[in-house]
Amino acid sequence: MVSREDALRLRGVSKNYGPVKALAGVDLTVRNGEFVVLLGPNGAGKSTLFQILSGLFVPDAGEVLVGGFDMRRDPISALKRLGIVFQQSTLDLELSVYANLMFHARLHGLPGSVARERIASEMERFGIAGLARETTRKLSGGNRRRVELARALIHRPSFLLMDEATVGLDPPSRRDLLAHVARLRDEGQVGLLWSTHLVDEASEADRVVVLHRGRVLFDGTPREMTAAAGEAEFGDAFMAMLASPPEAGAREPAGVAP
Ligand SMILES: Nc1ncnc2c1ncn2[C@@H]1O[C@H](COP(=O)(O)OP(=O)(O)OP(=O)(O)O)[C@@H](O)[C@H]1O
Repeated sequence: MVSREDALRLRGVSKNYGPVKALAGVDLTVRNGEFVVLLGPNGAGKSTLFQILSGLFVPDAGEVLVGGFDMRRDPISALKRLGIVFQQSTLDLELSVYANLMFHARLHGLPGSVARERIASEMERFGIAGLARETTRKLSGGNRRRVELARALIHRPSFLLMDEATVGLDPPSRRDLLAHVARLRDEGQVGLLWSTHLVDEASEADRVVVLHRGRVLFDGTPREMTAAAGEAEFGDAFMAMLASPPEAGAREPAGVAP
């Protein structure tokens, strides 16, 4: 049964580094079963946002709820509901695939029988069951990403954050990873936020959020974004939006309930 709870809800999130406004009142919602792509050029504030989402930074203002739990008031419950695939691989390359997954399951306090059952089902889901005993170093980049995705889901998060997860992958592996993520979305158990600067990766998304200089410039479907920018192609719409960003408040976020 799909929960009606938002997987992620940000309201008015701000963060300054001295005089630099890295995030200036960011509102963002990802619902269960929703695949949202976050697009932003360098310096947009994505790293700052992800450090806040992963509990490394506390925002100067605003509210962050993961699976309905407030990151400030109840960080343990919020972080339990968070899965992350980092831009840089964090697998232990000397361990087997199975040992990497079991380590994560143990960190989350899963009992052995539950851990074994979940590891088996996640490896099956991502087509890596035959690699369980393989040393992780021997895996291709695409298979390492599948292991990381499996690992991020073992503790059954309600929100999955994927930070530039296709960096370093060849085009077939990128497509494969995106297809897995689209299937996860279709299963409706988790809300996904996929950060990228590659506009073609937004085509499968339910919504696109454009972050620029710490502000959300656009929030809506890829089709709505193309139409709003008056362009024929999505990539051109993104470039046009960055070239002449709308004034704060001038553009109503589309496709999102207040
Ligand atoms: N520790 C810091 N001290 C001062 N300014 C910072 C610091 N970290 C980030 N900034 C500034 O805050 C803004 C947002 O940076 P952030 O790294 O979050 O953006 P980003 O979208 O992740 O960019 P990139 O893709 O280049 O990493 C930028 O103007 C950046 O220069």
